[in-house]
Amino acid sequence: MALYRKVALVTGGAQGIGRAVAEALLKNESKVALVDLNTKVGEDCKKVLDQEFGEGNCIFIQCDVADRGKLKDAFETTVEKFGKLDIVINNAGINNEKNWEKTIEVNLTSLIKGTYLALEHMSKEYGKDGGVIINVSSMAAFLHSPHQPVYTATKHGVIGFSRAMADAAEEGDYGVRINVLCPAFVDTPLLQSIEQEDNMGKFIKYKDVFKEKIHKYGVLQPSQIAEGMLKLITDSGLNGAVMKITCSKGIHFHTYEPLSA
Ligand SMILES: NC(=O)C1=CN([C@@H]2O[C@H](COP(=O)(O)OP(=O)(O)OC[C@H]3O[C@@H](n4cnc5c(N)ncnc54)[C@H](O)[C@@H]3O)[C@@H](O)[C@H]2O)C=CC1
Ligand SMILES: CCCCC/C=C\C=C\C(=O)C/C=C\C/C=C\CCCC(=O)O
Repeated sequence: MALYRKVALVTGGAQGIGRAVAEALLKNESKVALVDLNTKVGEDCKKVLDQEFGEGNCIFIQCDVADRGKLKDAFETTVEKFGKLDIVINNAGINNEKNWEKTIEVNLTSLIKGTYLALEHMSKEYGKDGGVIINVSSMAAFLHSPHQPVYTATKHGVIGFSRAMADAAEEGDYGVRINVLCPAFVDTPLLQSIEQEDNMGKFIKYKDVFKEKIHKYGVLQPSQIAEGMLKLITDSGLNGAVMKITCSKGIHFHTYEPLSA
């Protein structure tokens, strides 16, 4: 898929990985809807992106992805503004082991809602022209992090759901590809959550263990994640792909053994 004049919706698009992805899409002349909970950060982000890429290419929509009605409206507003939808990045995510129900709601339930809404706007099943969905997981899905059980569970769930839906899309001829991105540690405000008792709950006592892990594995820049994201979007041969990005190996793919009979 070429990015020129494509329309993308990015949840959690106002900062961190989502913002870097939005920038990369705008650089490639796509139109972008930044869908984010945080009004101040979202408006500031739009202002900067307008200065860099010109007004009219990017909109900010304040929305809690956990609010089904607001998320539905965000999709509709994007299509009303830009006329269509081609790319959906379900990226919004939190790290909260204390309010772990919220973590499941934002990281997994809302991503599932975002995927179904994306299909309503892009799938041939609904008479639309096709597109691509990228769901953001984490390298946490491949580790057994004893200090982050619910975050880890949601990121495992993202992979399972997305690969099953990728198969459904292929079998049902939706014209939509669904891929997964799994970054290791990235230099964004989310990383600071490991210092907060409000986020970590009883696991806060392991914050030094986390810091050692971060030191051991290194920290990626959001622009490196955006580079991987663009490959997942543009490579039309990729469906059900699980891309990993780490400091040691860079951009690479998880391989799955074929099931034996
Ligand atoms: N930073 C890291 O080390 C890694 C992050 N990830 C994943 O990447 C994704 C993005 O993370 P970062 O950019 O690091 O986080 P971040 O905290 O820097 O940015 C997340 C954005 O999502 C927004 N957001 C949070 N809850 C929301 C909600 N309910 N509705 C709408 N927007 C909401 C925030 O306002 C923020 O703008 C997340 O899914 C995260 O789990 C994956 C691997 C590593
Ligand atoms: C593990 C504590 C993280 C706390 C939450 C904040 C940020 C989230 C980060 C992630 O999602 C990434 C989590 C784990 C992966 C880290 C490194 C794996 C690298 C493996 C390798 O390089 O081979």
